[in-house]
Amino acid sequence: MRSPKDFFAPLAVGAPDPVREIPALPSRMIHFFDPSNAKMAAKVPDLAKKVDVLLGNLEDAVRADRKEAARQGLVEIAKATDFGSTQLWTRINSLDSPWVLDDLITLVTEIGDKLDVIMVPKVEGAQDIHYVDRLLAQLEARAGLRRPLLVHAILETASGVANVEEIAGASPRMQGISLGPADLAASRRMKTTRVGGGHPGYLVRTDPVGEDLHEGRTTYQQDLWHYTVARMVDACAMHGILPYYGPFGDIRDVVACEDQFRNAFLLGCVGTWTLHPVQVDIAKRVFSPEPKDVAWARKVIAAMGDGTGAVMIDGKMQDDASVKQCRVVAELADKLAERDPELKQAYDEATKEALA
Ligand SMILES: CCC(=O)SCCNC(=O)CCNC(=O)[C@H](O)C(C)(C)COP(=O)(O)OP(=O)(O)OC[C@H]1O[C@@H](n2cnc3c(N)ncnc32)[C@H](O)[C@@H]1OP(=O)(O)O
Ligand SMILES: O=CC(=O)O
Ligand SMILES: [Mg+2]
Repeated sequence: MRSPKDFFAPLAVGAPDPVREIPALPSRMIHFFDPSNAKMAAKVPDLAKKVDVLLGNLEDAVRADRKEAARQGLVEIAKATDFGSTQLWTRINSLDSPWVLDDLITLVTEIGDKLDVIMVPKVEGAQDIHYVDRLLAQLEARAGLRRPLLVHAILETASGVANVEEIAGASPRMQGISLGPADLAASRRMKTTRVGGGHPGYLVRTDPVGEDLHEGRTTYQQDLWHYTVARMVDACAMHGILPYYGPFGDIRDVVACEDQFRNAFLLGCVGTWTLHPVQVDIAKRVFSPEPKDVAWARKVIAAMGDGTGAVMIDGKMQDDASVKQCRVVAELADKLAERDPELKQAYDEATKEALA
Protein backbone atom coordinates (compact mmCIF):
# COMPACT_ATOMS: atom_id res chain seq x y z
CA MET A 1 0.00 0.00 0.00
CA ARG A 2 1.29 3.49 -0.85
CA SER A 3 1.98 5.90 1.97
CA PRO A 4 -0.90 8.37 2.44
CA LYS A 5 1.64 11.13 1.59
CA ASP A 6 2.21 9.64 -1.87
CA PHE A 7 -1.36 8.65 -2.64
CA PHE A 8 -1.97 11.55 -5.03
CA ALA A 9 1.44 11.49 -6.72
CA PRO A 10 1.45 10.41 -10.40
CA LEU A 11 2.75 6.84 -10.81
CA ALA A 12 4.88 7.64 -13.87
CA VAL A 13 6.98 10.60 -14.95
CA GLY A 14 4.82 12.77 -17.21
CA ALA A 15 1.49 11.19 -16.22
CA PRO A 16 -1.35 13.59 -15.28
CA ASP A 17 -2.03 14.32 -11.61
CA PRO A 18 -4.64 11.96 -10.14
CA VAL A 19 -8.03 13.47 -9.34
CA ARG A 20 -8.74 14.30 -5.69
CA GLU A 21 -12.51 13.89 -5.99
CA ILE A 22 -14.55 11.57 -8.17
CA PRO A 23 -16.98 13.66 -10.24
CA ALA A 24 -20.60 12.73 -9.41
CA LEU A 25 -21.69 12.84 -13.05
CA PRO A 26 -25.08 11.34 -13.92
CA SER A 27 -24.55 7.66 -14.68
CA ARG A 28 -27.98 6.13 -14.23
CA MET A 29 -27.31 3.62 -16.98
CA ILE A 30 -24.03 2.21 -18.26
CA HIS A 31 -25.20 0.97 -21.64
CA PHE A 32 -23.24 -2.04 -22.95
CA PHE A 33 -22.62 -2.58 -26.64
CA ASP A 34 -20.33 -4.90 -28.58
CA PRO A 35 -18.22 -2.70 -30.88
CA SER A 36 -17.69 -5.65 -33.24
CA ASN A 37 -21.45 -6.00 -33.80
CA ALA A 38 -22.37 -3.78 -36.76
CA LYS A 39 -26.05 -3.52 -35.79
CA MET A 40 -25.26 -2.40 -32.26
CA ALA A 41 -22.50 -0.06 -33.42
CA ALA A 42 -24.94 1.61 -35.81
CA LYS A 43 -27.14 2.52 -32.84
CA VAL A 44 -24.35 4.26 -30.91
CA PRO A 45 -24.86 7.84 -32.22
CA ASP A 46 -28.58 7.71 -31.30
CA LEU A 47 -27.96 6.00 -27.99
CA ALA A 48 -25.38 8.65 -27.12
CA LYS A 49 -28.28 11.15 -26.99
CA LYS A 50 -30.32 8.95 -24.63
CA VAL A 51 -27.95 7.35 -22.14
CA ASP A 52 -25.62 8.74 -19.48
CA VAL A 53 -22.78 6.30 -20.21
CA LEU A 54 -21.96 4.22 -23.29
CA LEU A 55 -19.65 1.28 -22.66
CA GLY A 56 -17.78 -0.51 -25.43
CA ASN A 57 -17.54 -4.04 -24.08
CA LEU A 58 -14.48 -6.11 -24.94
CA GLU A 59 -14.86 -8.89 -22.34
CA ASP A 60 -17.49 -11.61 -21.81
CA ALA A 61 -20.28 -11.63 -24.43
CA VAL A 62 -17.73 -10.77 -27.14
CA ARG A 63 -16.71 -13.89 -29.04
CA ALA A 64 -13.06 -14.93 -28.64
CA ASP A 65 -12.53 -14.68 -32.40
CA ARG A 66 -13.98 -11.11 -32.38
CA LYS A 67 -11.82 -9.64 -29.60
CA GLU A 68 -9.49 -7.74 -31.93
CA ALA A 69 -12.43 -6.60 -34.07
CA ALA A 70 -14.22 -5.31 -30.96
CA ARG A 71 -11.13 -3.38 -29.81
CA GLN A 72 -10.59 -1.87 -33.25
CA GLY A 73 -14.32 -1.18 -33.60
CA LEU A 74 -14.28 0.79 -30.36
CA VAL A 75 -11.32 2.86 -31.55
CA GLU A 76 -13.15 3.73 -34.77
CA ILE A 77 -16.46 4.50 -33.04
CA ALA A 78 -14.74 6.69 -30.45
CA LYS A 79 -12.91 8.66 -33.13
CA ALA A 80 -15.99 9.09 -35.33
CA THR A 81 -18.63 9.94 -32.71
CA ASP A 82 -19.42 13.17 -30.93
CA PHE A 83 -20.59 11.93 -27.54
CA GLY A 84 -21.55 15.38 -26.23
CA SER A 85 -21.75 15.17 -22.44
CA THR A 86 -22.36 11.40 -22.53
CA GLN A 87 -19.46 9.50 -21.02
CA LEU A 88 -17.58 6.81 -22.94
CA TRP A 89 -16.36 3.83 -20.93
CA THR A 90 -14.89 0.48 -21.88
CA ARG A 91 -14.76 -2.92 -20.21
CA ILE A 92 -11.37 -4.49 -20.88
CA ASN A 93 -10.67 -8.20 -20.87
CA SER A 94 -9.70 -9.83 -17.57
CA LEU A 95 -6.18 -9.29 -16.28
CA ASP A 96 -5.20 -12.95 -16.85
CA SER A 97 -6.44 -12.99 -20.47
CA PRO A 98 -4.28 -12.88 -23.62
CA TRP A 99 -6.05 -9.69 -24.79
CA VAL A 100 -5.86 -7.25 -21.91
CA LEU A 101 -2.39 -5.85 -22.51
CA ASP A 102 -3.25 -4.90 -26.09
CA ASP A 103 -6.64 -3.59 -24.92
CA LEU A 104 -4.93 -1.11 -22.62
CA ILE A 105 -2.07 -0.17 -24.92
CA THR A 106 -4.35 0.39 -27.93
CA LEU A 107 -7.19 2.16 -26.17
CA VAL A 108 -5.10 4.56 -24.09
CA THR A 109 -2.81 5.37 -27.00
CA GLU A 110 -5.50 5.79 -29.65
CA ILE A 111 -8.55 7.10 -27.78
CA GLY A 112 -7.31 7.91 -24.25
CA ASP A 113 -8.56 11.48 -24.72
CA LYS A 114 -12.10 10.24 -25.47
CA LEU A 115 -12.40 7.57 -22.77
CA ASP A 116 -13.58 8.46 -19.28
CA VAL A 117 -13.52 5.20 -17.34
CA ILE A 118 -11.97 1.76 -17.74
CA MET A 119 -13.99 -1.06 -16.21
CA VAL A 120 -11.83 -3.91 -14.92
CA PRO A 121 -13.53 -7.31 -14.57
CA LYS A 122 -12.93 -10.06 -12.00
CA VAL A 123 -10.98 -7.87 -9.57
CA GLU A 124 -9.73 -10.01 -6.68
CA GLY A 125 -8.03 -7.43 -4.48
CA ALA A 126 -6.12 -4.14 -4.36
CA GLN A 127 -3.17 -5.74 -6.21
CA ASP A 128 -5.23 -5.86 -9.44
CA ILE A 129 -6.02 -2.15 -9.22
CA HIS A 130 -2.36 -1.33 -8.43
CA TYR A 131 -1.27 -3.18 -11.57
CA VAL A 132 -3.72 -1.29 -13.79
CA ASP A 133 -2.95 2.00 -12.01
CA ARG A 134 0.79 1.93 -12.81
CA LEU A 135 0.31 0.67 -16.35
CA LEU A 136 -2.25 3.41 -17.07
CA ALA A 137 0.14 6.06 -15.73
CA GLN A 138 2.88 4.87 -18.08
CA LEU A 139 0.54 4.78 -21.05
CA GLU A 140 -0.97 8.17 -20.24
CA ALA A 141 2.53 9.67 -20.06
CA ARG A 142 3.46 8.15 -23.40
CA ALA A 143 0.21 9.35 -25.01
CA GLY A 144 0.64 12.84 -23.53
CA LEU A 145 -2.78 12.76 -21.85
CA ARG A 146 -3.59 15.70 -19.58
CA ARG A 147 -6.58 14.08 -17.84
CA PRO A 148 -6.22 10.80 -15.91
CA LEU A 149 -8.39 7.84 -16.86
CA LEU A 150 -10.57 6.54 -14.05
CA VAL A 151 -10.98 2.89 -13.07
CA HIS A 152 -14.13 0.96 -12.23
CA ALA A 153 -14.00 -2.54 -10.67
CA ILE A 154 -16.56 -5.31 -11.11
CA LEU A 155 -17.34 -7.11 -7.86
CA GLU A 156 -17.67 -10.62 -9.18
CA THR A 157 -15.33 -12.94 -7.29
CA ALA A 158 -15.62 -14.24 -3.74
CA SER A 159 -12.22 -12.75 -2.89
CA GLY A 160 -13.24 -9.45 -4.48
CA VAL A 161 -16.19 -9.28 -2.09
CA ALA A 162 -13.97 -10.21 0.86
CA ASN A 163 -11.57 -7.40 -0.16
CA VAL A 164 -14.11 -4.84 -1.37
CA GLU A 165 -13.05 -2.08 1.03
CA GLU A 166 -9.38 -2.26 -0.01
CA ILE A 167 -10.40 -2.35 -3.69
CA ALA A 168 -12.52 0.78 -3.27
CA GLY A 169 -9.58 2.64 -1.72
CA ALA A 170 -6.77 1.17 -3.83
CA SER A 171 -6.16 4.22 -6.05
CA PRO A 172 -7.35 7.80 -6.56
CA ARG A 173 -8.44 6.55 -10.00
CA MET A 174 -11.17 4.38 -8.44
CA GLN A 175 -14.44 5.79 -9.82
CA GLY A 176 -16.83 3.08 -8.70
CA ILE A 177 -17.76 -0.57 -8.37
CA SER A 178 -20.50 -2.65 -10.04
CA LEU A 179 -22.04 -5.90 -8.88
CA GLY A 180 -21.30 -8.78 -11.29
CA PRO A 181 -23.90 -11.34 -10.21
CA ALA A 182 -23.17 -13.93 -12.92
CA ASP A 183 -19.45 -14.39 -12.34
CA LEU A 184 -19.95 -13.89 -8.62
CA ALA A 185 -22.53 -16.67 -8.45
CA ALA A 186 -20.09 -18.99 -10.24
CA SER A 187 -17.14 -17.96 -8.06
CA ARG A 188 -19.15 -18.57 -4.89
CA ARG A 189 -20.62 -21.82 -6.22
CA MET A 190 -24.12 -20.42 -5.76
CA LYS A 191 -26.75 -22.63 -7.39
CA THR A 192 -28.52 -20.04 -9.51
CA THR A 193 -28.05 -20.02 -13.28
CA ARG A 194 -29.79 -16.64 -13.67
CA VAL A 195 -27.98 -13.40 -14.53
CA GLY A 196 -28.92 -11.22 -11.56
CA GLY A 197 -32.40 -10.98 -10.12
CA GLY A 198 -34.10 -13.18 -7.57
CA HIS A 199 -34.74 -16.90 -7.34
CA PRO A 200 -38.05 -18.47 -6.26
CA GLY A 201 -36.20 -21.00 -4.08
CA TYR A 202 -34.56 -18.30 -1.93
CA LEU A 203 -37.35 -17.45 0.47
CA VAL A 204 -38.63 -17.22 4.02
CA ARG A 205 -41.91 -18.78 5.16
CA THR A 206 -44.37 -17.79 7.87
CA ASP A 207 -44.77 -20.10 10.88
CA PRO A 208 -47.14 -23.11 10.72
CA VAL A 209 -50.70 -22.30 11.83
CA GLY A 210 -51.57 -25.78 13.14
CA GLU A 211 -50.49 -29.37 12.74
CA ASP A 212 -50.38 -29.13 8.94
CA LEU A 213 -46.93 -27.85 7.96
CA HIS A 214 -48.07 -26.95 4.44
CA GLU A 215 -51.42 -25.22 4.94
CA GLY A 216 -51.73 -21.41 5.07
CA ARG A 217 -48.05 -20.53 5.14
CA THR A 218 -47.10 -17.57 3.00
CA THR A 219 -43.63 -17.41 1.50
CA TYR A 220 -41.67 -14.28 0.61
CA GLN A 221 -38.96 -14.36 -1.99
CA GLN A 222 -35.71 -12.75 -0.79
CA ASP A 223 -33.07 -10.80 -2.65
CA LEU A 224 -30.01 -12.97 -3.33
CA TRP A 225 -27.88 -9.85 -3.82
CA HIS A 226 -28.84 -7.80 -0.80
CA TYR A 227 -25.75 -8.55 1.28
CA THR A 228 -23.29 -7.92 -1.54
CA VAL A 229 -24.94 -4.73 -2.77
CA ALA A 230 -25.14 -3.33 0.77
CA ARG A 231 -21.49 -4.16 1.43
CA MET A 232 -20.45 -2.65 -1.89
CA VAL A 233 -22.41 0.54 -1.17
CA ASP A 234 -20.68 0.94 2.21
CA ALA A 235 -17.22 0.35 0.73
CA CYS A 236 -17.90 2.92 -2.00
CA ALA A 237 -19.36 5.53 0.36
CA MET A 238 -16.41 5.09 2.71
CA HIS A 239 -13.99 5.91 -0.14
CA GLY A 240 -16.02 8.58 -1.97
CA ILE A 241 -16.67 6.47 -5.08
CA LEU A 242 -19.90 5.33 -6.78
CA PRO A 243 -21.74 1.99 -6.49
CA TYR A 244 -23.77 0.40 -9.32
CA TYR A 245 -26.00 -2.60 -9.84
CA GLY A 246 -24.81 -4.78 -12.78
CA PRO A 247 -26.56 -6.89 -15.42
CA PHE A 248 -30.15 -8.14 -15.35
CA GLY A 249 -30.15 -10.92 -17.91
CA ASP A 250 -33.86 -11.66 -18.35
CA ILE A 251 -34.37 -8.98 -20.98
CA ARG A 252 -38.03 -9.95 -21.48
CA ASP A 253 -38.92 -9.56 -17.78
CA VAL A 254 -38.98 -5.78 -17.62
CA VAL A 255 -41.03 -5.90 -14.41
CA ALA A 256 -38.55 -7.86 -12.29
CA CYS A 257 -35.74 -5.85 -13.89
CA GLU A 258 -37.33 -2.65 -12.60
CA ASP A 259 -37.69 -4.18 -9.12
CA GLN A 260 -34.04 -5.23 -9.01
CA PHE A 261 -32.89 -1.82 -10.20
CA ARG A 262 -35.10 -0.09 -7.62
CA ASN A 263 -33.77 -2.21 -4.75
CA ALA A 264 -30.26 -1.13 -5.76
CA PHE A 265 -31.31 2.54 -6.07
CA LEU A 266 -32.93 2.55 -2.63
CA LEU A 267 -29.86 0.91 -1.09
CA GLY A 268 -27.57 3.64 -2.46
CA CYS A 269 -26.53 2.67 -6.00
CA VAL A 270 -26.37 5.53 -8.50
CA GLY A 271 -27.00 3.46 -11.63
CA THR A 272 -27.01 0.11 -13.34
CA TRP A 273 -25.89 -1.65 -16.51
CA THR A 274 -28.30 -1.81 -19.42
CA LEU A 275 -27.75 -4.72 -21.81
CA HIS A 276 -30.57 -4.06 -24.26
CA PRO A 277 -32.23 -0.81 -25.42
CA VAL A 278 -35.44 -1.86 -23.62
CA GLN A 279 -33.67 -1.50 -20.25
CA VAL A 280 -32.57 2.10 -20.84
CA ASP A 281 -35.88 3.78 -19.98
CA ILE A 282 -36.31 1.52 -16.97
CA ALA A 283 -32.93 2.61 -15.60
CA LYS A 284 -33.67 6.25 -16.32
CA ARG A 285 -37.01 6.05 -14.50
CA VAL A 286 -35.66 4.15 -11.50
CA PHE A 287 -32.39 6.02 -10.94
CA SER A 288 -33.98 9.48 -11.22
CA PRO A 289 -35.73 10.32 -7.94
CA GLU A 290 -39.47 10.78 -8.31
CA PRO A 291 -40.71 14.41 -8.55
CA LYS A 292 -42.80 14.02 -5.39
CA ASP A 293 -39.73 12.84 -3.43
CA VAL A 294 -37.65 15.72 -4.79
CA ALA A 295 -40.40 18.18 -3.88
CA TRP A 296 -40.59 16.77 -0.36
CA ALA A 297 -36.80 16.91 0.05
CA ARG A 298 -36.70 20.54 -1.11
CA LYS A 299 -39.61 21.41 1.19
CA VAL A 300 -37.85 19.91 4.22
CA ILE A 301 -34.59 21.68 3.37
CA ALA A 302 -36.42 24.99 2.93
CA ALA A 303 -38.28 24.58 6.23
CA MET A 304 -35.22 23.53 8.23
CA GLY A 305 -33.30 26.75 7.68
CA ASP A 306 -29.83 26.09 9.05
CA GLY A 307 -30.82 22.48 9.72
CA THR A 308 -30.69 22.59 13.50
CA GLY A 309 -33.37 21.50 15.96
CA ALA A 310 -36.48 19.47 15.30
CA VAL A 311 -39.58 20.54 13.39
CA MET A 312 -42.84 18.89 12.34
CA ILE A 313 -43.63 18.92 8.63
CA ASP A 314 -46.90 17.30 7.52
CA GLY A 315 -46.94 15.29 10.76
CA LYS A 316 -43.39 13.99 10.39
CA MET A 317 -40.46 14.92 12.63
CA GLN A 318 -37.45 16.40 10.84
CA ASP A 319 -34.02 17.09 12.28
CA ASP A 320 -30.34 17.28 11.28
CA ALA A 321 -30.24 13.69 10.11
CA SER A 322 -33.41 13.79 8.02
CA VAL A 323 -32.36 17.04 6.35
CA LYS A 324 -29.14 15.27 5.32
CA GLN A 325 -31.23 12.47 3.78
CA CYS A 326 -33.21 15.11 1.93
CA ARG A 327 -30.02 16.73 0.65
CA VAL A 328 -28.94 13.44 -0.91
CA VAL A 329 -32.15 13.36 -2.96
CA ALA A 330 -32.20 17.10 -3.74
CA GLU A 331 -28.54 17.21 -4.83
CA LEU A 332 -29.00 14.19 -7.09
CA ALA A 333 -32.10 15.84 -8.57
CA ASP A 334 -30.16 19.06 -9.24
CA LYS A 335 -27.38 17.14 -11.02
CA LEU A 336 -29.86 15.18 -13.16
CA ALA A 337 -31.87 18.31 -13.94
CA GLU A 338 -28.76 19.94 -15.41
CA ARG A 339 -28.62 17.11 -17.95
CA ASP A 340 -32.32 16.54 -18.50
CA PRO A 341 -34.65 19.54 -19.14
CA GLU A 342 -37.81 17.38 -18.90
CA LEU A 343 -36.79 16.14 -15.50
CA LYS A 344 -35.98 19.70 -14.41
CA GLN A 345 -39.47 20.80 -15.35
CA ALA A 346 -41.08 17.88 -13.51
CA TYR A 347 -39.01 18.56 -10.38
CA ASP A 348 -39.71 22.30 -10.43
CA GLU A 349 -43.45 21.86 -10.96
CA ALA A 350 -43.74 19.32 -8.14
CA THR A 351 -41.73 21.59 -5.84
CA LYS A 352 -43.92 24.60 -6.64
CA GLU A 353 -47.00 22.59 -5.75
CA ALA A 354 -45.47 21.26 -2.52
CA LEU A 355 -44.40 24.73 -1.38
CA ALA A 356 -47.68 26.44 -2.32
C1 LIG B 1 -23.67 -11.77 -17.66
C2 LIG B 1 -22.46 -11.09 -17.37
C3 LIG B 1 -22.10 -9.94 -18.25
O1 LIG B 1 -20.96 -9.75 -18.50
S1 LIG B 1 -23.35 -8.93 -18.84
C4 LIG B 1 -22.51 -7.84 -19.94
C5 LIG B 1 -22.16 -8.46 -21.25
N1 LIG B 1 -23.32 -8.68 -22.10
C6 LIG B 1 -23.70 -7.79 -23.00
O2 LIG B 1 -23.06 -6.76 -23.18
C7 LIG B 1 -24.92 -8.12 -23.79
C8 LIG B 1 -25.36 -6.94 -24.64
N2 LIG B 1 -26.61 -7.21 -25.30
C9 LIG B 1 -26.73 -8.09 -26.28
O3 LIG B 1 -25.77 -8.73 -26.72
C10 LIG B 1 -28.09 -8.21 -26.90
O4 LIG B 1 -28.94 -7.23 -26.41
C11 LIG B 1 -28.79 -9.59 -26.67
C12 LIG B 1 -29.05 -9.81 -25.19
C13 LIG B 1 -27.92 -10.75 -27.21
C14 LIG B 1 -30.14 -9.56 -27.41
O5 LIG B 1 -29.86 -9.17 -28.73
P1 LIG B 1 -30.93 -9.38 -29.91
O6 LIG B 1 -31.38 -10.79 -29.90
O7 LIG B 1 -30.34 -8.82 -31.16
O8 LIG B 1 -32.13 -8.47 -29.38
P2 LIG B 1 -33.26 -7.77 -30.23
O9 LIG B 1 -33.55 -8.53 -31.46
O10 LIG B 1 -34.39 -7.53 -29.29
O11 LIG B 1 -32.59 -6.38 -30.58
C15 LIG B 1 -33.31 -5.36 -31.21
C16 LIG B 1 -32.35 -4.42 -31.90
O12 LIG B 1 -31.56 -3.79 -30.88
C17 LIG B 1 -30.19 -4.04 -31.13
N3 LIG B 1 -29.53 -4.23 -29.82
C18 LIG B 1 -29.66 -5.24 -28.96
N4 LIG B 1 -28.92 -5.05 -27.88
C19 LIG B 1 -28.30 -3.85 -28.06
C20 LIG B 1 -27.39 -3.10 -27.28
N5 LIG B 1 -26.94 -3.56 -26.10
N6 LIG B 1 -26.99 -1.91 -27.75
C21 LIG B 1 -27.40 -1.45 -28.95
N7 LIG B 1 -28.27 -2.13 -29.74
C22 LIG B 1 -28.70 -3.31 -29.29
C23 LIG B 1 -30.14 -5.31 -31.97
O13 LIG B 1 -28.96 -5.36 -32.71
C24 LIG B 1 -31.36 -5.13 -32.81
O14 LIG B 1 -31.03 -4.25 -33.87
P3 LIG B 1 -31.86 -4.21 -35.26
O15 LIG B 1 -33.22 -3.70 -34.91
O16 LIG B 1 -31.88 -5.63 -35.76
O17 LIG B 1 -31.10 -3.28 -36.14
O1 LIG C 1 -19.88 -9.23 -15.54
C1 LIG C 1 -20.90 -9.36 -14.95
C2 LIG C 1 -21.31 -10.55 -14.29
O2 LIG C 1 -22.43 -10.57 -13.76
O3 LIG C 1 -20.52 -11.51 -14.32
MG1 LIG D 1 -18.66 -11.00 -15.33
